[in-house]
Amino acid sequence: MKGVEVTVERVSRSYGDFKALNDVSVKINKGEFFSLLGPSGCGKTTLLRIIAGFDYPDTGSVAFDNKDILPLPPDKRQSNTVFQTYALFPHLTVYENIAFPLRLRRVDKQTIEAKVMEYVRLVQLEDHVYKKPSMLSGGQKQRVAIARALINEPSVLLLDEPLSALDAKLRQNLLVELDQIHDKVGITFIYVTHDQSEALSVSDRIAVMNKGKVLQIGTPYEIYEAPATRFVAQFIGESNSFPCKVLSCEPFEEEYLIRVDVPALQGEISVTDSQPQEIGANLDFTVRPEKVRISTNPPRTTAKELNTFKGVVDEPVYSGFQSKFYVKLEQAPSTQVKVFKQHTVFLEDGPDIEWKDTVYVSWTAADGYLVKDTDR
Ligand SMILES: Nc1ncnc2c1ncn2[C@@H]1O[C@H](COP(=O)(O)OP(=O)(O)OP(=O)(O)O)[C@@H](O)[C@H]1O
Repeated sequence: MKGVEVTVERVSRSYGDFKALNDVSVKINKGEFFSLLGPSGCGKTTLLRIIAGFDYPDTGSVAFDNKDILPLPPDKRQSNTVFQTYALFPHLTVYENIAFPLRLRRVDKQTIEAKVMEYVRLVQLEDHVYKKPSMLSGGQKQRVAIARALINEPSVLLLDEPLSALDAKLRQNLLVELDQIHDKVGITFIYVTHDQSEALSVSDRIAVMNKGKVLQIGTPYEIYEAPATRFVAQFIGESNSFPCKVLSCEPFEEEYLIRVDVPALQGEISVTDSQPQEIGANLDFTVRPEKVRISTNPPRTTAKELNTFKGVVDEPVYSGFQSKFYVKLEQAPSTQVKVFKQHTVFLEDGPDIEWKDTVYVSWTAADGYLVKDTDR
């Protein structure tokens, strides 16, 4: 495996009284595609700049393969950065832009030519080699920047929101290409983004950040299916989240079946969890909208692992491949439960559900989860 292991330990960085990074620790594996994900201002770029050597932490350490890199200037760190704003030389061609780092190192002409063409092929710019940046699309410019950042064969590529200046469709295409480039070069990628769908689709692992802290590190599946805190549950994907209080907790099929009181639902529900929960604990209950079933007839089973609420469709929203329904509950009219229904499944399920229909929303105890409300 190429690349290096990047270890960030207990890093803090303040600007005046403001803590941009607060005791951040992250270990990024060799060759991993690792994303720093969080809302604007959470400290992602500050952390990337510290790894790159453009900024310095007040406390803490950063190591590549266990070697302290903080004393080293950016150009001695085996890392290279791709910025949001391509930062190309406008007067140079694609070829000359990509060749630039090699010319700085006085590499011989023949080697330069072979390497530039290798990287031109990697980013699929064969037809644009002699164009100037002003003749390229945004996506093509960013590919030049990626090739230029890779040509010196760094061990870590740092990407600071590289796709954010592009339109949605192009972003998606370039993201797939970036993933393929990562597979081919095999080095460590650290990717900063505020876009959760980007991070979920390409990362080996993700660190979710908020207010200068890392809240959770995990695979996309872990982050989505088992968010550690209320913030993570709400920031990644969409969710129905309500504060709740634990009423009982009993062993159930190698897990625990937990009854909780949910004031917003004016009722009690069941949740299964691999961890026991303390009676009386105040937690947050979350269920993803795609895990909630919606039907005009009551569900056939009344098992206590199934949570069912009667309500009225307050707002159906058609969005192409799926519909969203906001269901106002009969027993708690100020609460809406959000439901996503894919149309392929929906059509098999029977008649269309429309505005003002009386419906039943239900989910199993295994579909919901409890999180500690540590963000509030
Ligand atoms: N040089 C600086 N001086 C003062 N405050 C700064 C400086 N650099 C960053 N900050 C502040 O630190 C916080 C974190 O900034 P950072 O750029 O790391 O956030 P981010 O998560 O990358 O956000 P964005 O997605 O908007 O770039 C922000 O509130 C920002 O205003």
